[in-house]
Formats: sequence, C-alpha cells, structure tokens
Amino acid sequence: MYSEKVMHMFKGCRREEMAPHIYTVAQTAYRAMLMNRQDQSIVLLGSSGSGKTASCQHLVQYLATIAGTSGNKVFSVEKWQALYTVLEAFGNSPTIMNGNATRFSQILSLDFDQAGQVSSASVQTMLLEKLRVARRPSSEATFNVFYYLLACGDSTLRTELHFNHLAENNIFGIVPLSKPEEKQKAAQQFSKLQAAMKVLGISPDEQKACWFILAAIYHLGAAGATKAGRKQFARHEWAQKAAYLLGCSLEELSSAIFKHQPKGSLQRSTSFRQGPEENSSGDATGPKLSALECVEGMASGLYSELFTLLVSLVNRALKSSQNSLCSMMIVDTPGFQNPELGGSARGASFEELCHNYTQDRLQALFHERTFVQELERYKEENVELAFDDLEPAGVDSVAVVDQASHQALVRSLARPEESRGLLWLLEEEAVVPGGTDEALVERLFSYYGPQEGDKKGQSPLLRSSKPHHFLLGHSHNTNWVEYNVEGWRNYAKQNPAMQNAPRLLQDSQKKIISNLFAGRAGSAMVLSGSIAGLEGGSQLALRRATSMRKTFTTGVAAVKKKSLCIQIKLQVDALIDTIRKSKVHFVHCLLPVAEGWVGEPRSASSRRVSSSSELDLPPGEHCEAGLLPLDIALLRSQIRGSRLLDALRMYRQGGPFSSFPLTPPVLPFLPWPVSLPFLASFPALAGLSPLPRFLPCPGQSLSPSSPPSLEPSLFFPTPVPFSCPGPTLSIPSDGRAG
Ligand SMILES: Nc1ncnc2c1ncn2[C@@H]1O[C@H](COP(=O)(O)OP(=O)(O)OP(=O)(O)O)[C@@H](O)[C@H]1O
Repeated sequence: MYSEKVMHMFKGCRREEMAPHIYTVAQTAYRAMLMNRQDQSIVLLGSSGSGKTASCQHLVQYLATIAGTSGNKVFSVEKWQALYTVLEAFGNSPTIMNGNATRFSQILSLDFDQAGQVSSASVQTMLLEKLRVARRPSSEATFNVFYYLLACGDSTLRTELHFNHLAENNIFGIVPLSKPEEKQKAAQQFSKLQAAMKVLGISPDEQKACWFILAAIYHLGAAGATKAGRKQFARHEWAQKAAYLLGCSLEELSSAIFKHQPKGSLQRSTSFRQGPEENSSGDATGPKLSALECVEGMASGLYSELFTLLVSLVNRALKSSQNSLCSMMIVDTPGFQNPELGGSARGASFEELCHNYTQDRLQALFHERTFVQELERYKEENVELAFDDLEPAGVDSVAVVDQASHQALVRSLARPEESRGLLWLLEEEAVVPGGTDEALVERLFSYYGPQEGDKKGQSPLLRSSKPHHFLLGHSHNTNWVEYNVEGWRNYAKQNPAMQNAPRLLQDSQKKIISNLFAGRAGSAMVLSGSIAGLEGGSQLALRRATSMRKTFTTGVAAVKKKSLCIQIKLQVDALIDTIRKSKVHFVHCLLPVAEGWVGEPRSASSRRVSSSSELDLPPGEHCEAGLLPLDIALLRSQIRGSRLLDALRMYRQGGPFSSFPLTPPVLPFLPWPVSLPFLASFPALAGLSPLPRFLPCPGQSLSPSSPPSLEPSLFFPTPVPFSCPGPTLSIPSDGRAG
C-alpha cells in the first residue's frame, strides 16, 4: 500500500487519474506547487489516534522519493526518517487514546527549487505539553525518551547518569518499564534514537548533553519536594545528582527552584554564579506556588529548553543556502482528545482543551476555504446553491475558548458583563484575590451557557453533574468533551522556576551543556518556550519565522504576549496565519473504533452522537469491514462534525462551476486496512449513491501498469470537467509533475 512501487504509480498523475490515497494528496499538492509556483499546505485533521502522524510520514516519504533532493542531499530519505525518530522520542507519549500520541504541534516545511527538488527543509513546533514531564492525567505516561534512556544498556553511560541505583519514589511518576520485553524494546529504541541523532549530525557531546538534562529531570523527580514548612527538596541526595548532571551546585539549583527573586531582578545579566538574593524569603514577591509546583516548573522548563534545542539541531541538519522557490508545509497537530473515547471517566485536562481548540481552529479554516470562499465564487458566477443554512464550523467552541473582550487592552475586569473566552477568564481569575474554580465555571456559563429560549443543543456549553466540570461541544457539537477545571488557574501563573531553567543551562559548568545553550536567549529566540525552530536556515524559512513573530507583536498580542494563557491563542494564530498564506489541502482522518466504545457502548456516548438518517444503526453498533471492526455511530459523528457531507453536497450541486477537482478534496482517510473497505461504504454512510466502483476489492492488488484510475461519474453523478485556466509554466522535462 505504501511501497515505492505504489509511489511510482502516482508519480506524475493528475488528480482525476488517482484513487483516494494519501499519495493522491501529496501528488496533487506537489503538482499544484509546480504549476502555480505557490506555497502549499497539507493539513491533517481528526481525532487522536486516527492516523494523522502516520499519514504525514507517508506524505513526506512520497515527496522525498518522488521529487528527489538536489545534489546537496539535505533531505534524504534517511534524514526524514531520523527526523521523525527524534521528534517521536522527545515529543510523543502513550495516552489513553493512542499508544504513541503526538504531544506538540508542528509544521514540517519542505522547500523546493526550480527543478522541483527538495532543496532544504525545516520544522517549527509549538504547543508542546511541557508539564507532562512532571504531571499528567492518571494512567498516562511521560515522553517516550525517558523510557528509552532508562532502558539503555550502556553501562558507562548509566554510571555517568547515576542510573545504577534508581530511586524508589519519583514524584513525576517517571519509572522504568517493568516488563522485560518492553524494556528490551525501549533499549532498542534508544539505540535507534542515537543512530537517528547521528544521521542528523548531532555530535556525541551534544547527545550526551541531552542525556544529562533528561537524567537531571529524572533525579529531580526522585528528589521531590517538601509538603509543608520551608520549601526545599525532600531527598537532597537525589537533588545533588541532578545538580551534578546540570553542572551547578546544589545551592544554585535550589535557589533557581525555590528562592525566587523579586520581579525585575531576573535580568539576563544576572547569573546564578553571582549568588541568589539572600534576602529573598521564598517567593513572597511572586505567585504563591507550592514547593512541588516549583520543582515541576524547573523540570518542565528544562524539558522545554531541551526540546527547543533539539528542534534547532534538527533544522541545522536540514538547512541549506540553496535558493528555493516554493514550500510545501505539512501540518500535524495532536488530534481531538476525549477521555471518554479512551474509556476513562476523568475530566479532560487543560492541555487537552488546548489541543481540541487547535483542531477546532483548523476545522474553521477548512470551513472557510471549502464553503465560504467557494460560495462567494458561486455568487460571482450567479450560480444558485441551497446552502443558506450553513453554520460556521467550530466557531462556537472556539469563541468559548478564545473570544477577546472588546476592551482587551484595557483592564477587562472592569467590565464584568462583557463576554470573553476561557483563556481570558483564566488569566483574570488567576490574579483576582479569592478567585476560585467555581467562579471561573460560573462566569463561563454566564457568557456562553444555554440561555432561556435557546433551542436544545444550540449552546456549545453544558453543565455537568460533577463540580468544577463542564461539557464543551467540539466539531459542531458532535464531539462533547467533559472538562475538569481543577488547577487550571495555575496555568495562568508565571512559574519563576520554569523561567530560571534557561539560565541554569546557559551558566552550566559542564561545557557540553553551556556551549549548546549559551547565546540562545537572544532576540532570535523571542518565542522560545512557545514556538521552536524559528532560526531560519533558508530564505523561505526566515520568511515563515518573521511572519510568526509578527503574530506575536501586533495588536492585542503585543500587549498580551506575556500572558501564558493568551500565548496559547497566539501560537495557534501563528500556525493558522502561516497556513493561510498558502493553498491548503485538507486530509480528514477518521477513527474507526474507540477503546471506550468497543463492545461496551455507553449510553452517554451514544446519546451525544446525534443522527437522523434512516441508515442509522442502534447506538454503538459495529460493522465489520475487512479486518477491523468499524463503529458506525462514531464514524458518523466524525463525518458530521467535519462537514464532509456538506462539502460533497456542494460539489454535487456546484457541477461545472465547482472548483473542486473531479476527485473531491475531502475524502477521509482511515488507517489501512480499514480505508478501502470504508471508502466503499462512505457514500452510503454519507447518504450518497451509488457506490463507487473505482475501489479495488480488499485483497485486490494494484498493478503498476494500470494506475489506480477512478471513474468519477460513479462517485458523483453530475461531474463535469472543470478546467481552471492558469498560467502555463515550465514543468520539469522528466514529467515529474505530470
Ligand atoms: N495508514 C496506516 N496504516 C497502518 N496503521 C496506521 C495507519 N495510520 C495510522 N495507523 C496506526 O494508528 C495508530 C495511530 O496513528 P497516529 O499516531 O498516526 O495517530 P494520530 O492521529 O497522529 O494521533 P495523535 O493525534 O494522538 O498524535 C498508530 O499505531 C499507527 O501505526
């Protein structure tokens, strides 16, 4: 399905010649880029575990293989595999929804030269769940790399990292894997990671610096923190190991974590070597934080710096000074998170809200590009379309999260009646004396909760029977997620220990650490800690970085960029602004089944999947397709939430005027082997007929001599070829672009 042989079947094809496959998207975008000399983006949408990252890897593999790289080999197949190995190790972790879930958002950009070959590449990352190293939902794990390192079999390295005797307790819950086969696999993954880092030109010293920082985080977890009295480590012997690995003294580490200096004294010129402010009596001038929160802050600050550094090291390996013409951006963000789908009864966390908010914003972009702009075009052409009732996708749940008060620049607390989203409310409730979780939830409901006279299901916000909980309807109220706001106000508080982490690394007496981090706090790294990878190795990469910085420095952002909650919105703004400048191709990935539903459909879940078609199966009913079971209700709710049906109907009605190519741009992708059988039933699910005949039966092989061709009329009864007049540009003579 994803072999090189199959790739060559797609090479040079036009969209109408290709069957639904992830390579169709890659080939279509690549061809459009060459034809129009315009930047392209491929944005993957869907639930956690629906196959976005796997699809991204197939996209990159296709482009790297088919387009080829210029002589400099900046983006060889070996390098992109190494890139994903590194990012997966440091940025992924097992969650209840996915055994290898991505915990950060990324834009992987491939820059192409005149000849259509990859000339350089870069990656920008944002929204890393950095607090996961210290705290995470129960039954979830930390980042993969900790398990790999703890399983490493190199005795010299283990001794250097003080891993020969591991602590019995770790407040971060970072513990080695217990099953021998898991340990063995993790040790193999560690070797694979080391090899990948080597491919990316990360030197042995640079690698060692990474292991030291990771081991220091582990030992900080073992050191723990006092629960009452003076803020300090609970077990100093482990803190001593952490300090040694970071290249500082125990006093320096302790000061950076617990003794926070008065506001304004943490200037760049200040060094821990000059000694902490001795008169500092704990954190009297800063936010009220417990000793545990201070240690957590340092651990997540160190991890965030390490992750930012790794992204720069990866970009160093991918950059080139060669001229590029256009870029292809592949956007992968953590999918929709819903603990209920993972079979858990806990409320969703703040991080999960941030990921869901990002997905909603991307869906809103899909809505804008697919419907709003298309309808405007139809209007210009005087084509009547019955799409008046089209509601904006995701706007409601987006507003609940990020809507700014009109007075955002003025103190909005002075205008309590003016509605503003959760991120703004969090900021206010965190500073207001006596702010509580109850007050936060009540204020949210007063602005966005169901009002008298509202139709049922109109409000995106619903009350839960549990205190501090609320339900938010994502994806057009098809995906209700129950959140628990306990502890969320802390996300709005600055954690001085987290802010001290970069300087601790820059001042390290271990040269292998300080050399890597020294000079990284300059202006080029303004967005460090939120957006990483802005160094810019090529002209196009610099342009992207400049555009992202601009998002943080204009309008309300300029004033609010220091607010941790508003930074979340700004990061997503930067992501969307970057994509918006290109021609966007969307890939909708669908989750075929969910752990929480398989064999045990829960009434609450079923109730939340609204449906009206006569094709409805009883809630939670499954059907077999190929080798995997499909949860029809779950699939239907995802299709409805993503507005795929509306997009298809619009294509049908638009006919000759539709700018959709003959193959709709919205075919969903499911993990193989589900995808083909599922696609065969998609029109039935969607209420369209007849069934398409272009799909091979399960098991039927695709022959290279007869590329997977599609008879569009079978899928869409009224297609008329629509050729879009455009400039004829030179295409590489080897026919790469078809
Ligand atoms: N096309 C495919 N063929 C085989 N397996 C697949 C395919 N796509 C996804 N999978 C499997 O599904 C699982 C989840 O995939 P993946 O991690 O890509 O999901 P995701 O949407 O990126 O999730 P998240 O949003 O949590 O990062 C993985 O185990 C992956 O191997």
